[in-house]
Amino acid sequence: MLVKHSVISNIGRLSSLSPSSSVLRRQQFLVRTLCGSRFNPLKLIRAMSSTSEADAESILRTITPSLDPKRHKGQAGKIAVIGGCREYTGAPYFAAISALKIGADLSHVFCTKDAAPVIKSYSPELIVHPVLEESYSISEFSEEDKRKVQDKVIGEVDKWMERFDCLVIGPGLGRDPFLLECVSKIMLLAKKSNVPFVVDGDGLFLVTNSVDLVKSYPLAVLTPNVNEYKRLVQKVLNCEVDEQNAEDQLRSLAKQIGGVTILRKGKSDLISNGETVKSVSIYGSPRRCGGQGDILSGSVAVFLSWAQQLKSGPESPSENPAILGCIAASGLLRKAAALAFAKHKRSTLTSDIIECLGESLEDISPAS
Ligand SMILES: NC(=O)C1=CN([C@@H]2O[C@H](COP(=O)(O)OP(=O)(O)OC[C@H]3O[C@@H](n4cnc5c(N)ncnc54)[C@H](OP(=O)(O)O)[C@@H]3O)[C@@H](O)[C@H]2O)[C@@H](O)CC1
Ligand SMILES: Nc1ncnc2c1ncn2[C@@H]1O[C@H](COP(=O)(O)OP(=O)(O)OP(=O)(O)O)[C@@H](O)[C@H]1O
Ligand SMILES: [Mg+2]
Repeated sequence: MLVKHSVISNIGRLSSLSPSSSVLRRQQFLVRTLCGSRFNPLKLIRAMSSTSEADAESILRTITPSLDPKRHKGQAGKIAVIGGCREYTGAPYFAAISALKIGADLSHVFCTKDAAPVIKSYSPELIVHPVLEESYSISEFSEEDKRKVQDKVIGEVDKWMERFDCLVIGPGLGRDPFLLECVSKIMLLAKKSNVPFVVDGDGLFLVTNSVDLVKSYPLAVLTPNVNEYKRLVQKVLNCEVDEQNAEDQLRSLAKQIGGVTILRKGKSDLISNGETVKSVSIYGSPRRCGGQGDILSGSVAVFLSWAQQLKSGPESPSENPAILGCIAASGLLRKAAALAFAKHKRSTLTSDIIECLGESLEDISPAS
């Protein structure tokens, strides 16, 4: 019994190492020798590594601020989404409205001129800035005039930048080269002002092709889906996604990008900043309708801001605010998705999940 306990505790330590290491092979040999051939050390290692499952509900309770009458508008969060173009108007709306539904005070959207009236028509709650430009609208311009347009776009965002607690860059942004060049300048501005940002959707397309834009910025969070993650791994680690060593690979990827936080979306959401790896596997919904990732990116922005506020107070949590924000957002989205699915089954849509965000958070952290 004692021997088995010591073997298990060694495997616990080993589960944070690369399973291909010679130390691990030696340890597997030891386990087989001590515990018999039917004992499967790899199964045990997997079970041990599941201890990285985060307690999302308790984190949600810790970082959600109380509704204090002494607080004024803006103190619960001012979020801005950079996204929305001719093709995609739903994604920036989902991200921005989710931020409000969770409890942020103000939610802005910076999108192209075509997308703005559409997004405004979805909701009067959002503050929509029609400032981004795509190549087609300036195709006749000289290089100098194009530069002027770019300066104007950057100026429009810059005058707001310091007021934001967090940006969400990418939902429904599209892949127009002129627009993406402007957005890369917006990222530089955010870094200069120390404003955290969540990069999602087409923002990840941009970042994958220019990793330096986020490298070593500790306030950057990347939220890749399956395709976006594959592209990041190929570009940064120069290899394919390895499902057998998912946690180690995610840790390496985050480390290689200088300690940014990555939330890898999937059956379980995996979160790492190159040091720790946490998972959130609360049962969500079997519906995979588009837009759920947009809810997540808007939610990460709010929870990250709240965790950041807590960090400057007396009850500062030891864990990094970006990691806490990702865990909280993932846990809440999954709970809301489960609730929406219970009500709507096969016809569950992203807007149904958004309607369940408030009830799900209330269940975990009641307003009064
Ligand atoms: N209601 C809405 O408004 C919603 C809008 N959404 C918004 O949609 C955008 C794309 O996000 P997504 O999640 O569809 O991207 P993803 O899974 O990587 O790609 C799937 C496949 O499509 C392809 N592909 C994509 N874009 C392409 C392009 N411009 N041109 C050519 N190919 C392109 C891609 O090909 P690949 O990149 O692998 O070459 C892959 O095969 C993003 O802005 C998101 O926020 C969503 O949030 C959902 C709700
Ligand atoms: N197979 C799955 N089982 C359960 N939940 C999942 C699964 N895949 C994704 N999710 C959940 O759905 C959320 C959105 O992830 P998804 O991979 O759909 O993002 P996305 O493709 O970026 O979405 P979007 O359509 O908004 O762009 C994640 O937080 C995750 O919790
Ligand atoms: Mg997405």
